[in-house]
Amino acid sequence: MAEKFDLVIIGGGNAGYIPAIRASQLGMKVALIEKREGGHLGGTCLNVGCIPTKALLQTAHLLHDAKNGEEFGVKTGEVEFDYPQAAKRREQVVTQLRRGVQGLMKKNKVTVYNGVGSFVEPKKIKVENGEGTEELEAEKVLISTGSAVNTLPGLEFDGEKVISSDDIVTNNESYPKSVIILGSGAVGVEFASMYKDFGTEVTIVEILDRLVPLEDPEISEALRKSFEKRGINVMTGTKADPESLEKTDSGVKIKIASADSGEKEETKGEGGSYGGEDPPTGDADGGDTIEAEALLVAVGRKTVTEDLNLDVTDVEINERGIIQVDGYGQTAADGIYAAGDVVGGYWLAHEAGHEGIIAAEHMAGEDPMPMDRSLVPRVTYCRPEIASFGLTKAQAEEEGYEAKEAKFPFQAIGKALIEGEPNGFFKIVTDAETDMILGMHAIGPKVTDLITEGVFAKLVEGTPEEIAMTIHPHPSLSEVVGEAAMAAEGHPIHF
Ligand SMILES: Cc1cc2nc3c(=O)[nH]c(=O)nc-3n(C[C@H](O)[C@H](O)[C@H](O)COP(=O)(O)OP(=O)(O)OC[C@H]3O[C@@H](n4cnc5c(N)ncnc54)[C@H](O)[C@@H]3O)c2cc1C
Ligand SMILES: NC(=O)c1ccc[n+]([C@@H]2O[C@H](COP(=O)([O-])OP(=O)(O)OC[C@H]3O[C@@H](n4cnc5c(N)ncnc54)[C@H](O)[C@@H]3O)[C@@H](O)[C@H]2O)c1
Repeated sequence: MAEKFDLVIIGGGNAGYIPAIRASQLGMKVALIEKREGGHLGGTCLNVGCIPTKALLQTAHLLHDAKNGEEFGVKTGEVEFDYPQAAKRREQVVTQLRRGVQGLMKKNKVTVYNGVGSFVEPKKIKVENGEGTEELEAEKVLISTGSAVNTLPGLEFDGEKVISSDDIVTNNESYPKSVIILGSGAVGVEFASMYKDFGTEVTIVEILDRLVPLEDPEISEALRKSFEKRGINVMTGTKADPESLEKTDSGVKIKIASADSGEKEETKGEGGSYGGEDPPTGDADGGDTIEAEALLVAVGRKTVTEDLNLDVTDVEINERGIIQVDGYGQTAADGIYAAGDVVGGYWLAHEAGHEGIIAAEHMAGEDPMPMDRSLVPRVTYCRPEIASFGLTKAQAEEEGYEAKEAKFPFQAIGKALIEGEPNGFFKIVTDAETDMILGMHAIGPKVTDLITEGVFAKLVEGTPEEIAMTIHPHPSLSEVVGEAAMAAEGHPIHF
């Protein structure tokens, strides 16, 4: 007999385990199915994404600080980098958090199944693993099967010379001494920053005309300046020709050319920050050849839906593999919801968890606020960090707003000087007519933390005037938010 649940969730990442907790809090009997080897919950983020990446970036940060301590009066002698130890610590952090999530499932009485989940019927789910098959009956189903690494035809991952983010965060032995990074989205620039601090020679090849092309153009420019100052070789408006890839004894060689030359052709990329739009690519006719020990392909990810047997349901999925949902995560099939990377958007962990909570509350009969992507903070942990939400001035104008923007530099913030990171800025975009906040865009120290104040202000329909009235502690980096708000009101104090 199939065991009955109020909710069966397929996929144990942020969009799965977080709503499992919320649904249980709301009195639902919940099953969570995860196929990852070892049954590890936490999905991409905990196992091969946010957490291991940031653990390695923390090592990179410390290494940079240790090498540059003299300016602060700290002499360390010759600084040595022990990569296997950094990898060990990365793994310890991941293991501890995995245990934490398992503990939370137990505490919230969520029944966890290790295996591949698929639909037998719209409300009947099969779990298959090496030991056999079980069937579960569900009142409601949440699909949260997430995304996986993706590449271009001709650049198949081999784990050594042509690598993905998964390969980097699971390598316990070594790292390349030179690397070509294809793509300058979050994955590309975070690993570029990390590798540079590790002492690797880094070349970024980005097909569009600027780094982090989805951010405010001034952020792209500030990042380019900073990266070039650090000795990272930045090649924007440049394409690499996958067909020209040559694996040599020491690594890879690939031909590059201006992105304007040659025929444009479609990539197989299914989303990433493009949310379904195709980034352009093409052959590099003529052009130079560049070489390195490894080629990191960071051109976006693809959704994971292939095991689900969605054909027996009315769930609609677009040609990019994105499941179509409304603001509460409801698919076209009655009682079947979806959340996280699999429904598109910005493909971020906190967005995934939030969408999952909305879905859980909605199916439990609560009245949650529907998903509003203009309130999703986008955060990139390269050095300098980048954070933003909502619209840029140009995007706001395209949407018909009479937009204005105000900017305040970290250079005039005492704490930024104290921390030795005086570059970057915090920008606020507002509607000139109503003073409504439309977006914020920042590059500089700890902006991934600072952005939350702006998101909260927008959530409660606050204005720059109210942020300016908020007393910010001194000296603190948060003063940049207060000053940017005063600048939006026309009266910054320290600049
Ligand atoms: C290198 C890297 C760094 C990142 N850093 C950040 C960051 O700093 N901040 C941030 O916000 N985001 C970051 N992200 C993005 C973030 O990891 C994802 O947005 C987030 O993991 C999405 O959560 P999800 O639950 O939708 O999907 P996933 O985390 O992909 O989880 C889906 C889970 O479903 C399982 N699954 C799939 N199919 C089945 C099936 N049929 N049966 C059972 N189980 C199944 C998978 O094994 C997986 O565990 C990063 C991503 C990468 C690759
Ligand atoms: N800190 C974070 O929040 C974080 C970190 C890592 C990943 N992520 C998420 O993971 C997802 C995947 O990230 P990503 O960086 O792989 O993808 P992305 O879609 O964000 O960026 C891909 C980049 O590759 C470029 N590109 C595409 N085809 C190319 C080609 N043929 N040659 C050269 N450049 C090419 C694109 O123009 C784009 O700039 C993102 O949606 C992101 O939100 C988030």
